Amino acid sequence: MEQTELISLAKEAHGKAYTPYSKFNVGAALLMKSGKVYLGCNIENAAYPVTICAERTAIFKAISEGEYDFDQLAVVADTERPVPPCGSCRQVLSEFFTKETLIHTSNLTGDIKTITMEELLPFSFAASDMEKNKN
Ligand SMILES: O=c1ccn([C@H]2C[C@H](O)[C@@H](CO)O2)c(=O)[nH]1
Ligand SMILES: [Zn+2]
Repeated sequence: MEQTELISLAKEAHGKAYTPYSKFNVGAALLMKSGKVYLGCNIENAAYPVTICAERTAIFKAISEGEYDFDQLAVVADTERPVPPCGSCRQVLSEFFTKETLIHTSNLTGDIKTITMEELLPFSFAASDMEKNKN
């Protein structure tokens, strides 16, 4: 699948966002190695902090179906520059993606910035950092 096709799927998810508070829609499309695509949108809540981002909605959908073979992720929002995923999402994505996994960040005007997981979250905390504390 082309990255442009994955980005258009992320735009579809962008249209499904539940954002009565911020009115800021985000869409994500997560391509699996199998070719299957999981879509995600941000889902807000009257208790603001329990809001979930589009990126985490998509990856949690895949994981809850038992699927871990991630290929690429596209994220879209109506931003000036391609939308940068938030810190919480970066940490969650880094738990499951390899350092080489590609993330296509984009906006509605067609600007695209493709980066690797390692570029999105360098020097990230990982399970291996806890090894020294094991008994
Ligand atoms: O990468 C991002 C950044 C923000 N949001 C959502 C969370 C909230 O609903 C709104 C404003 O922060 O955008 C995402 O879904 N993904
Ligand atoms: Zn986020």
